[in-house]
Amino acid sequence: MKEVVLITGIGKRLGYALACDLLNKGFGVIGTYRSVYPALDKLRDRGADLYHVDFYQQENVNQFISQITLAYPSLRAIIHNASDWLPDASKGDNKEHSHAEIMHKMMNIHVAIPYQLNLAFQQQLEHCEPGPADIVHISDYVAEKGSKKHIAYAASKSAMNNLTLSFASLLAPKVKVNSLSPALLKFNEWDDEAYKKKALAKALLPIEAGFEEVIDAIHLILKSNYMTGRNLQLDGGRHIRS
Ligand SMILES: NC(=O)C1=CN([C@@H]2O[C@H](COP(=O)(O)OP(=O)(O)OC[C@H]3O[C@@H](n4cnc5c(N)ncnc54)[C@H](OP(=O)(O)O)[C@@H]3O)[C@@H](O)[C@H]2O)C=CC1
Ligand SMILES: Nc1nc2c(c(=O)[nH]1)N=C([C@H](O)[C@@H](O)CO)CN2
Repeated sequence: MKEVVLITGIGKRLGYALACDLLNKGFGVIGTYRSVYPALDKLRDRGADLYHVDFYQQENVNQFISQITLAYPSLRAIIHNASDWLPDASKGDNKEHSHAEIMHKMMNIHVAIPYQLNLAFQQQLEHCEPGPADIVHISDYVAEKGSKKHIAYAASKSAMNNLTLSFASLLAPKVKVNSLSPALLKFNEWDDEAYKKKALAKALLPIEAGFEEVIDAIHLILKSNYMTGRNLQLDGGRHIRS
């Protein structure tokens, strides 16, 4: 019987890379996606079970919970990867979202969704044999430092790290719960050279870590039988540098 891992936000970048890695290593993969990407068909062809879920639509979330509850009696792990990285619209800017909307979205995707899925799938995680199962919250270095340009995002990632403490206590010993807090993994295609230079200079190790850094850390957590309630900071020494 394959060990099944649920990954949120599987359509691109880290979520997609992690899904490919776990499939390569013989895991079963359940994934949620919001936007449709051609790469999703590659995951389906390899047996991934994909669900179209916009976590900002509660009815989507409720339906997803019902579907997984019916289809999966046990889960090896849940990886909370889905994330929106919205800047705080400053005064006068052409605001796509109000400040209230930005904070609501950030708290929704990084806190309310992991909270709901962890409680909804608690039994499936506890039924994992031989156990223990895992929950991994993918957070961010700025959760401990703050961010003047992503205030709501950083606050929500800090709250996500608090979920790790509460769920580690609630679910032990059948389920381990940990956070991963990367700093710079991968730029986006819209990042210009000036931004990249400034971002790289913030860490003692001035590199894009790459998604493998997180994937390797997830396997370390899955293999551990003694780490729970902790936050692995994958930040290139940024906590010293800046
Ligand atoms: N990249 C980096 O350098 C760093 C990343 N991190 C964290 O690592 C994780 C992965 O990062 P990365 O791959 O760059 O993230 P991306 O922003 O590139 O991808 C996030 C994924 O989450 C999905 N998502 C966002 N909002 C929703 C929603 N409302 N409903 C459903 N799905 C949603 C996106 O879907 P869609 O494609 O539709 O937008 C996308 O697939 C994130 O948690 C991020 O905060 C932390 C530090 C650095
Ligand atoms: N959901 C996301 N969160 C974050 C991203 C991202 O692309 N999506 N990127 C970062 C990096 O620190 C950024 O500087 C590199 O573009 C942080 N969080």
